[in-house]
Amino acid sequence: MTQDQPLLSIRDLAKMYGGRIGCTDVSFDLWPGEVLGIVGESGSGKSTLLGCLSGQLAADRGQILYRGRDTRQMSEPERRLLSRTEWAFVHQNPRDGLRMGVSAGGNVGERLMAVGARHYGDIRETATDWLGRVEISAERIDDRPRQFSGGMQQRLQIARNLVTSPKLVFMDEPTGGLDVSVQARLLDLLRGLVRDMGLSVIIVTHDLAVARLLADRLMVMKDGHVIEHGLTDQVLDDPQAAYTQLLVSSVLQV
Ligand SMILES: Nc1ncnc2c1ncn2[C@@H]1O[C@H](COP(=O)(O)OP(=O)(O)OP(=O)(O)O)[C@@H](O)[C@H]1O
Repeated sequence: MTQDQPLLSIRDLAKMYGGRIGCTDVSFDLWPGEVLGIVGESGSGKSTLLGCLSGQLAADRGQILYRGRDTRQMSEPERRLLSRTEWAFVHQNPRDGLRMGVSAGGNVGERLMAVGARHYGDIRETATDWLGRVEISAERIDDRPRQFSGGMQQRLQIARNLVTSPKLVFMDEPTGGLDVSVQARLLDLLRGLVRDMGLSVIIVTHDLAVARLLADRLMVMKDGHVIEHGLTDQVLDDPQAAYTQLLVSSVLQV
C-alpha cells in the first residue's frame, strides 16, 4: 500500500437504535500513521461510531473502506481475521480486553499464536520483551492480570494488542477510570508506542487533555453528528462550532 492512499475511508456511515440516532452522516479519511480523536459529551455517539468502525456493531448505512475494501461487505471470518491481525482494540476496562484467568505472558503470547507463531521459546521471549516495553517486570510474566493494579492491567492490555504490530488500533477511553498520575504515565507510554510503531489510531475520549496529547486530528460529535473536524490544535485553540467552544471552555480551563 502506498502512503498516498488513506488507510480507512468512511462514507455516509449511519447507525440507528430504533428511532434514535446512534451516529449519522459520518465521513472521513484516516491516513497511515495518523491519530484521530473522537470527542464529545456523553451520548454524542462516540462509542456507537467506534463500534461500527471496528465491526463490533452493524452499521445501517454507508461504507467502511479499509485499504480500499468495504469491511461491511466482508464475510464474518474475514472480519474476524482482520480483527486478530491488522486491527486491534483497546477497551476502557482492561477486563474486556484481557483473559483474566491466563498469565500475563499467556495474554501476550496468545495473540502471537493467533497470527501463526508456534515456537514456545520465541513466543515467551517476545512476550517478555513486550512486558518490558509496557513497564511490567519480567518477574511478573506468570502472574494473572487480576494480581495487577488497574494501570498495570491496562498496560498489559496494550502489550497484548500491539505485540502483533497491527496497522490500525481502536481505543475506547484507554485512560478512563484510572488515577490522574497513573493516567499521565499511561499517556506517555501510549504516545511513545504510537510514535515508534507509526500506528494509525482512532481514539474515543471525552477528555480533551488526552485528545490534545495523542491526536493529530479531532472530530467533535454531538447528537450523533460530526459537528467539527480539523487539526487538534486548530479545533482546541480556535473552535468554530458554538458547541465546541463550550466544550473547550468548560474543560480546558484547568
Ligand atoms: N444499545 C443501545 N440502545 C439504544 N440506544 C442506544 C444504545 N447505545 C447507545 N444508544 C443511544 O445512542 C446515542 C449515542 O450513544 P453513544 O453511547 O454512542 O454515545 P457516547 O458519546 O459514546 O457516550 P458515552 O461517552 O456515555 O459512552 C445516545 O442517544 C444513546 O442513548
